Formats: sequence, C-alpha cells, structure tokens
Amino acid sequence: MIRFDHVHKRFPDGTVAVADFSLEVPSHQVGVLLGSSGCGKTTLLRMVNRMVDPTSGAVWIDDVKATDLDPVALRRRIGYVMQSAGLLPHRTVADNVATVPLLEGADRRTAHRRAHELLELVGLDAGSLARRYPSQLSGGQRQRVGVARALASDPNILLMDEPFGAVDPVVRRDLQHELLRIQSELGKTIVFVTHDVDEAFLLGDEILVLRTGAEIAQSGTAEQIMAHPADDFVAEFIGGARRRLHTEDRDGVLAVVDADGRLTGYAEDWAG
Ligand SMILES: Nc1ncnc2c1ncn2[C@@H]1O[C@H](COP(=O)(O)OP(=O)(O)OP(=O)(O)O)[C@@H](O)[C@H]1O
Repeated sequence: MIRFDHVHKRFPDGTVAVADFSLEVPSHQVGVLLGSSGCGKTTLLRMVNRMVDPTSGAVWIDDVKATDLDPVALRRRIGYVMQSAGLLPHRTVADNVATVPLLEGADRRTAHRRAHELLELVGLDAGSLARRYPSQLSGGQRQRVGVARALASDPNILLMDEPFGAVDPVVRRDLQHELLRIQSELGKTIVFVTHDVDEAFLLGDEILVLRTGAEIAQSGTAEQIMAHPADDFVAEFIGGARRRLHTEDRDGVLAVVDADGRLTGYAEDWAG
C-alpha cells in the first residue's frame, strides 16, 4: 500500500509543484496520475522513492514513512521505469537488467539467469538480445528492457513515469497490453504517470485527473470518470477518449466498448 497524506512540495525557487495531495493506492492495484505537463505528476511519483521529499505531509509505504527509510535502499527495492528507459549505454542488455541484483551481491551467473527470465517475461527473445547494447535495440525494445530491469529486484512497488511516451502508437499499445499481462501475473502495486487518457483508462484500477499543483479534479475508475465527469475541466480533458467509445450488442445487452473492443461498461449505467 502506498499512501500520500496531505503532501505539499515547494521547490527552493518558490514553485509549488504539489499543493495538498492525498491518495491511497491499495496493494496490487494500479493507480494512475493523469494530467497535462507540469501539473506535478512526476514530483508525486518521486516522493515515493525519495528522489523528492515533501516539504510537508508524508508518503507512507505500508506502515512506514518513506522519509524514515534510507533513500538508496528504498530505490533498490522499488522499481522505476522512465520515459527514456534510462539504460546504461556501455552495458549489455543482460547487465542492465542485472544491475540491482549484482549490487546486492548476487553472483553473476544467478543474476544473468534471472535477467534472461525477466527479458522473456517482458516479451523479448533473451537468446538474441541479452548481449546487445541499448543502442542496438528499437525504442520499444528498450522500454521493455527498462521494465525488466525495474522488476529485477522483485519489488512490491513499481513507479512508471510516462514509460511508453517515446514510442509510436502501435508499439505503445503492445507495451500497454504486455504490462496488463505482467500485472495479472505479478500483482505489483503500481503508480503510473501519463498524460494519455486512453492509456490511463486502459491501465488504471483508479485514475486521478490532476490540475496544476496536483489538485485532484476527479478520481475514480475509468467507467466512473467517463460516465460522470466531475466538471468541464475533466469533460474536456477526457473528451477525445469519450468520443472513441461506441456501443455494441453483447448477448442482448447494449455494452459500451472502447476502440480496442474492451468492454468499459453497460449503456444502462451510462444513462445521464
Ligand atoms: N527541481 C525543481 N525546481 C523547481 N521547480 C520544479 C522542479 N521540478 C519540477 N518543478 C516544477 O514543478 C511543477 C511540476 O513539475 P512535474 O515535473 O512534477 O510535472 P509533471 O506533471 O510531471 O510534468 P511533465 O508531464 O511535463 O513531466 C512544474 O511547474 C515544474 O516546472
């Protein structure tokens, strides 16, 4: 469980990135922070692994305050995936994935065996890719390696900051579905940052639509937010995604279906 308890962040130059934010992401669930550039998503995410400490308020990981934990140890036990994948360019794919286990004293052979397993888990052919360098991979493959590396220490928590933002829409869809598959297998507690409404609705158990200062405009499931946007700001923000929905007859019931054919609810629930 991750709990943000009235966190506030003011940077030294006076910028208030987060005004007053509270949220609980239950264990094994995906919480999505959705909002446009600069609204404070990354700042919130980085409070979990102490790359940023709140000015006031606290982030709790289970029953422990993040600020009571050693930042280095914390970062090793929390997976972190960034938009750029953040791989080390002069290390092979296998070495990149094995970085944390090696730092924690695993022997090389065990760490590499685990790296191979993880590469397969994220849908890569370890046999042909493990010895390559990051520059010899496609953008989508690099992001998969980034996910494998984040999973290497078998963390309970995964932080994902626009992890699929730099790849084309088709690859992005593949990666999103791969993440759903991995999540159904591993059940991590995930905080996922995005400004893409479709991505948020596909992946999130709970979605928070944020305004500047990480103010929560609305929180809820994709179905709740789409059916009843809290105000004009939310309605406008999710407008495109809403329009991409259509209805279909499913077993005699009128179902609301997204562009991928995913059932998002039933028409009768949407009345009003
Ligand atoms: N180290 C810093 N010093 C001063 N201001 C900062 C710092 N880091 C972030 N900010 C500011 O805090 C606000 C929130 O930034 P943050 O990176 O959290 O937003 P974001 O929603 O993740 O944006 P993006 O989607 O563009 O990454 C912005 O106004 C940003 O300029």
